[in-house]
Amino acid sequence: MTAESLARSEAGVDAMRVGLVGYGAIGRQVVEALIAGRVPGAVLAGIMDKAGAPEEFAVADVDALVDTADIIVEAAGSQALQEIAPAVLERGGTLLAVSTGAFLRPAVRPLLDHPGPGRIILSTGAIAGLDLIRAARLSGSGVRVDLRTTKRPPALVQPWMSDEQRDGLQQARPGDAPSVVFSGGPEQAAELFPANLNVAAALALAVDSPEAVHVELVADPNAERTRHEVTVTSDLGVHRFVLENYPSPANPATSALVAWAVLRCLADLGPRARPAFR
Ligand SMILES: NC(=O)C1=CN([C@@H]2O[C@H](COP(=O)(O)OP(=O)(O)OC[C@H]3O[C@@H](n4cnc5c(N)ncnc54)[C@H](O)[C@@H]3O)[C@@H](O)[C@H]2O)C=CC1
Ligand SMILES: O=C([O-])CC(=O)C(=O)O
Repeated sequence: MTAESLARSEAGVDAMRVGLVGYGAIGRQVVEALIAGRVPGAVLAGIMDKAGAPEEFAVADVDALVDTADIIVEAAGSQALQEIAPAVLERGGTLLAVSTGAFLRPAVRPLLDHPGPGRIILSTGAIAGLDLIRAARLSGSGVRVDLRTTKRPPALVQPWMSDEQRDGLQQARPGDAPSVVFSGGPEQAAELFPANLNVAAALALAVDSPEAVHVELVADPNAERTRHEVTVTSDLGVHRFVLENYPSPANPATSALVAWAVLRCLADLGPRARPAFR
């Protein structure tokens, strides 16, 4: 009996089989929780990671993963999402995506309206309040969203930065002043900081208008937590959410909350789902 079929028989014949793309900080947390039975009725079916995955779960390509799983979790980055999403949709799979920034790329955004047979679900990731933003958008009032994200400087280093910029972020020490490293729209934010500002893309997709979202990214050497301050202004009110997330111990750029947002979504979709807030 394989590890998957054993887990499946323990979880019940109707168990939801979860395939994973990306066995990094988020992926490992998801795997650990699935194996520990933290999502009733869900089992791990396979893992695809270009850097390798545990032998008993390793799957070579996305086609094989869609064939063995009821839902595919993408936790591998925007480029990986862009590569796998068309195949998942065309083969009738369900894709739960965390790298929401990819959907602001002109080549990827149309996949949100793909006729199927597959479908895409966007993870709420590291933030909250997307339900409220969508309600405000539906009300027809002009919605404006301001995001101010603060992270520890080394988590913000990017390959395109100059040596001076990179050294400045890597060598910042507690007591040094915070600095704004980006101010602008969510599309540019997602391109320049692909593993840092998926939250900006999530806000832009919730409000369905990148122009209505302004993003500021702050490097703060004194930050103990990743902070996302979201201000939503509409005819329904002024709503502020402040999230102070502990970073994942495995990746300081990623909040520990993200894996649990994925697992919560799997629980909502699984065979043992109970009435959920929607
Ligand atoms: N929506 C949200 O709020 C958030 C989204 N994210 C997204 O999640 C992604 C993953 O985050 P972490 O787990 O912290 O990153 P990580 O760097 O720890 O792990 C990524 C894993 O994906 C694998 N990978 C990369 N390209 C691949 C490909 N083409 N095919 C298969 N595997 C591939 C890597 O080998 C690595 O093991 C980030 O790149 C970011 O886009 C991260 C944080 C918050
Ligand atoms: O994990 C977080 O707090 C946010 C993040 O990296 C992203 O939005 O890409």
